[in-house]
Amino acid sequence: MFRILVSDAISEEGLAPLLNAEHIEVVQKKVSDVEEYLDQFDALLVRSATKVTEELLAKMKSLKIVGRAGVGVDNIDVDAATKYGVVVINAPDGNTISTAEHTFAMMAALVRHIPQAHVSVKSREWNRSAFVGSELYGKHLGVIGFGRIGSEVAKRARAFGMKVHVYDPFLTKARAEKIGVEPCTLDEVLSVSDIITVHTPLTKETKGLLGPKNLAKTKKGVYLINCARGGIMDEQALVAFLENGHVAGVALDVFEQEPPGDHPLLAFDNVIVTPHLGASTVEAQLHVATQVAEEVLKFLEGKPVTSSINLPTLSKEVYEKIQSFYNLAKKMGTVASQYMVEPVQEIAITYSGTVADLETTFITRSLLAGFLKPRVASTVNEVNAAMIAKERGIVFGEKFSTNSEGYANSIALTIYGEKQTFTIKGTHIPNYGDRIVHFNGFAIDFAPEGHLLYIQHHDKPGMIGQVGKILGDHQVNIATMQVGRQAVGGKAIMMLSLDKPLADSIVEKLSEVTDIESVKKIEV
Ligand SMILES: NC(=O)C1=CN([C@@H]2O[C@H](COP(=O)(O)OP(=O)(O)OC[C@H]3O[C@@H](n4cnc5c(N)ncnc54)[C@H](O)[C@@H]3O)[C@@H](O)[C@H]2O)C=CC1
Ligand SMILES: O=C(O)CCC(=O)C(=O)O
Repeated sequence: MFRILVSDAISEEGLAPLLNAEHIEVVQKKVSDVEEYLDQFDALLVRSATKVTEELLAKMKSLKIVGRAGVGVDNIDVDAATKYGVVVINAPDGNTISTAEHTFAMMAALVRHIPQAHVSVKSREWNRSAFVGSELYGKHLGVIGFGRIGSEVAKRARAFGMKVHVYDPFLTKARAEKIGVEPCTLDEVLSVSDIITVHTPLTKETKGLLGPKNLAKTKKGVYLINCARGGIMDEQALVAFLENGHVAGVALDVFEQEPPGDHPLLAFDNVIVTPHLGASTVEAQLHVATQVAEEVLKFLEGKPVTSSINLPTLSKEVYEKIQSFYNLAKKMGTVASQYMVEPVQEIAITYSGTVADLETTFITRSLLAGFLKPRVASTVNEVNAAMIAKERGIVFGEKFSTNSEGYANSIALTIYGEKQTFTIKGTHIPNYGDRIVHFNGFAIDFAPEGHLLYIQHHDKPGMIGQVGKILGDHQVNIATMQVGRQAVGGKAIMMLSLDKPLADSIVEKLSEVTDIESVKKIEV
């Protein structure tokens, strides 16, 4: 049974996939109403009201996924979520059309003074000359940020006969050509546009993008629209440029602080505002809720999600192809970590054969998660494994080879520790399972599963008997035993699979046997 907290107002109809699932309990309450049992939720669904802070994440100890029913994740501390191994997903395109339409509604309202005229008529005035506007037709529209919403706004602008100028440093030539726009520099957009609308995320680079310096580059009489995020337009600079008459009008759906309180911008007649309504349509709310509910359900059922912010995104088809290697890699990481009980500096991974052609990023993360799990107290999984490895000074890298030395596929690791270097190679055999085929320089063949016991010894008659006797004396049953040696009479290893975990006292007894060099328990 999974428990999901829906802490903001999210379309009930959109939540249907979760509400109808048998193994899921959905609790629709504010965080403050469930303080005492925050640690019992597996998933958290929010819009923008709930602030998913590090403090909240620390309290939600069972949390596995946060779903944002919308685009912007600035109310979620994604780094902290990554640190806690919590997947963050959003609904990237469910509200695109609504927000593009809202932007257009704001544009028309702004240049035709509709809100002001509305208030005037409602006040029983009839002042037609006070509200003379301008046409959109033939005007130059600057679109800053040409992603989903920016490009939908541009389409509508063209239908209105506007000339569209686009600035987006990440817009590829191919995409620009496909949509039929000519990308410009920021300065070009600023200097040529009669109306400028922003559609970027709020980042270090976009914060204050329309500040005093760039506003000074705009045409006198420019109209500005922000239906993206408060702060992309510097609010103090807007006040200054409205006061000096350079900016003819501003339309804002978003503010640096929401609600904005008694903000000086609200005092201007030529500033029109809405309370973050871009996505507030029945359709958008149904789409984003459905998208996020379906993704959360998939995730809780162990299927890949496609709209993750902090995990590599995987399609179902890719996931199905990598799943076996993903499992093998995790087991190999777990085995290697318990063998190398010492600080590790580097993990070099070589993917060979069929696995080398797959999306290995996810496989590598799985391997790292398996490796780190026995070493770290906190949750470690594919979400945070790379981050934790980095924090611990473990460098990792992937290599690809066409030479899989007789195996259809293989994953080989070389792990560089402070005292030793360890190698391990595994392969996945369809309809048979995972096998470790090289271990610490020995050719061997065992399944990386269950309670394993590794013994390194000198190759002498009677060694197997001595080990068997000690285990038998302690009622430990051996399920399987694989042996390997480098040369007759040289170094040799045994890998035993036991029916139950081994007590440390038995490990000590085995270590005392003459000609046994080392004994290690490995739990997979
Ligand atoms: N008012 C509302 O209710 C809503 C607001 N939004 C906001 O609208 C904004 C855009 O959303 P989408 O189009 O869905 O996002 P998107 O990710 O599809 O597009 C963002 C675009 O901004 C571009 N960009 C990034 N840094 C830039 C920079 N320094 N200068 C210029 N362009 C830059 C990116 O290359 C990308 O093409 C986001 O801030 C989102 O949070 C989204 C939905 C509803
Ligand atoms: O209405 C909402 O949930 C806010 C939508 C929004 O700003 C977004 O999706 O980024």
